Amino acid sequence: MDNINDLRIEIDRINKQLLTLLNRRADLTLKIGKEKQKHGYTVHDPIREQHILETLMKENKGPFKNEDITGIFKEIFQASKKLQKTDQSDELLISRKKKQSDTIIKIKNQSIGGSEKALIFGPCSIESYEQMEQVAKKLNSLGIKFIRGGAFKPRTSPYSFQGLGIEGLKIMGEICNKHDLISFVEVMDQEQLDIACDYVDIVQIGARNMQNFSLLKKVGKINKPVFLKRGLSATIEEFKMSAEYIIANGNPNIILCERGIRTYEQATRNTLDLSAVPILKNETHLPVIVDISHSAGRKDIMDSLARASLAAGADGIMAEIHPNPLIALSDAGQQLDFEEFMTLYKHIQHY
Ligand SMILES: O=C(O)C(=O)C[C@]1(C(=O)O)C=C[C@@H](O)C=C1
Repeated sequence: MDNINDLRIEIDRINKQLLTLLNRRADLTLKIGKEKQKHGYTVHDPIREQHILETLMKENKGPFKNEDITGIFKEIFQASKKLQKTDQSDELLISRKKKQSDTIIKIKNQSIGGSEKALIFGPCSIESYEQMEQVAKKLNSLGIKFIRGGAFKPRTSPYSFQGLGIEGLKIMGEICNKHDLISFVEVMDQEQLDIACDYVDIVQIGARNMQNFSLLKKVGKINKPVFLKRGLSATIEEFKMSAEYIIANGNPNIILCERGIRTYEQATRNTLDLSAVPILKNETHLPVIVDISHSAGRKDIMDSLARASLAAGADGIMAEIHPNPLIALSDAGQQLDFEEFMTLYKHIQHY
């Protein structure tokens, strides 16, 4: 037993040395990571890893077999890359590490991202002045300041209603002026963006355009807040990178929107990724809103999703409402009528 104890003491000593060496190595990989970021190189460098492994295998005199040494070093590479990625992520302009305080979007005496939860309601598509007037009156009666509505609709089928276009923007502009509301409208390209800026308060980049990098660069240069929706199959990392495109081009007024992601689940239109909410709140300083209509694609669970989103730390909720969903020109099945809307509103109003 004495012998074992002596050997263990020697192992403990070596462990300490290994620990020091591993962390010295990690410090060097962090420095390499910073250089890579500066030059736009990717973290993973398989050729370098292969070179290291081949050198070690030539040098290896055992008793560890080459495959064991390779396994150990592959773990070290993994840990190094994780460290480099986290460090690079912390350097992003959207990162909470870069700016600790919450970004609060201030617009027309209202704010998004502060202590108040932002409630954003409106139809899927702007269909007529009368329709928008009815929605605006309803919102006004409840003191809700944010209204949504699509003028350019990214429909799956080219034969589906594509939105009223400029006519829709004009209606939204007039309605907001008359009822003192703040509008959210999606644009899909540069041309629409140029026109929309004359009528719209907050420009939305939809899920399908989350990685339209030239459009992201363009909205990075406008003087209006941008509402960025998470792409259908985008990871949280990719979502953050898209926001980084906007802020890096000069526009810090970004609102992130979780709207569900595509999974194998068929019970909902998309799977609401609620964990994205606290992750985005922790890792970025930007406000986070949850779109409960597009994630669920069904009305019966919207109250629960709204409350769950706010409980998870969301800065607000977006949902689709319509004075008469039965005759809606798009997404008829997921828009709430005013009665259903009131039920939802009562559930979340005091959050
Ligand atoms: O040499 C690099 O490029 C590094 O980033 C360091 C390192 C390593 O840990 O040795 C890490 C990741 C790369 O895939 C290759 C090697």
